[in-house]
Amino acid sequence: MNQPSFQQGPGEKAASTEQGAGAMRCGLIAIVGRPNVGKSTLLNALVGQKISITSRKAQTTRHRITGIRSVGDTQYVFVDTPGFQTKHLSALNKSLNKAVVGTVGDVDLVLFVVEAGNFSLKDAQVLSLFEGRLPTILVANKLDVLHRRSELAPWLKSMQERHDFAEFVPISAKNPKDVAHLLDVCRPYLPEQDWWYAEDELTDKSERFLASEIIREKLFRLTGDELPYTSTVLIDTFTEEPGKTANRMVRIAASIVVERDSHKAMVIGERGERLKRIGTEARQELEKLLDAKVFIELWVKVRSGWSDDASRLRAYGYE
Ligand SMILES: Nc1nc2c(ncn2[C@@H]2O[C@H](COP(=O)(O)OP(=O)(O)OP(=O)(O)O)[C@@H](O)[C@H]2O)c(=O)[nH]1
Repeated sequence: MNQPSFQQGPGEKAASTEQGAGAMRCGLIAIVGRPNVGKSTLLNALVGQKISITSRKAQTTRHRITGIRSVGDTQYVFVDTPGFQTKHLSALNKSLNKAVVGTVGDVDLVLFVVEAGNFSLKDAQVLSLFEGRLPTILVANKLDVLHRRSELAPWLKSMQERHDFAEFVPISAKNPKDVAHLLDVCRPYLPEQDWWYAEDELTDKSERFLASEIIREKLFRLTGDELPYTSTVLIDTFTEEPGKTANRMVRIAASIVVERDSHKAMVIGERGERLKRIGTEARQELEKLLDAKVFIELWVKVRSGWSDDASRLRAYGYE
């Protein structure tokens, strides 16, 4: 195994055996890691800001957001996974874990994201899911908040001993140069083949799904760590109405499903302030994303114990 470096392995090989100039590359990349290491931030940065959803293909697997980035001759198709859950093993968590394994199984490359200088038991648990099966790049994120830079090299070395990583890429997902570098490092791992998507496509998720993910993201961000991960968002109706002007108009009714009355109160907040903010922030983001005027109606429902009930899970769209 080589010394940890920013560029090694297939990166070098591809440079020296470069034939077939002009060949297109396209492949699937899974972004994997324990909660809060920066996977979503990284995905957004990798995919870039230009949002245009041109495909309305329905997707059945709830946990596969694919962001697409096309640069030069290469199309990177990213698969995000839900935060890998290790706290409780309820039926829901088992199903989520299965989704992680399912996602990782059919990709060309895994980006295993950790916090630079940090490797906990939870990171190890995630890593053990795809041990040795696929080329895996260690993305040591949040480099900007690493206090002692001198400890990075010994830490990378210890990571190298832990797993046969294909590359080691210390980055800050918030630094565009680092993100561009990571794309370059990923490129040689993607097979030479035609692109699957049009150049301007960023995601093949249905808009309905995106709406639920965005509301969910606001829900968890605005409730902090207080709200259990078992809470979910269901889109009750998603209707497009003919607008009076040329603009699209989308009306969304969604239910936030929580397990307890106390969680419901937490989501609603004092005088409904928090729920209002979740709705407002989700609406603003969706208006940009869908290029439409958006109306959102949010309800909070209590479904006690739903995350442990396998048949209910199926009804909610989990496997
Ligand atoms: N300083 C710094 N903060 C970062 C960086 N990347 C992500 N963060 C922050 O880390 C927090 C978690 O980031 P997320 O992208 O939500 O993490 P995640 O891995 O998707 O989390 P889950 O959805 O819980 O699995 C957020 O507050 C981000 O702003 C980074 O490079 N530097």
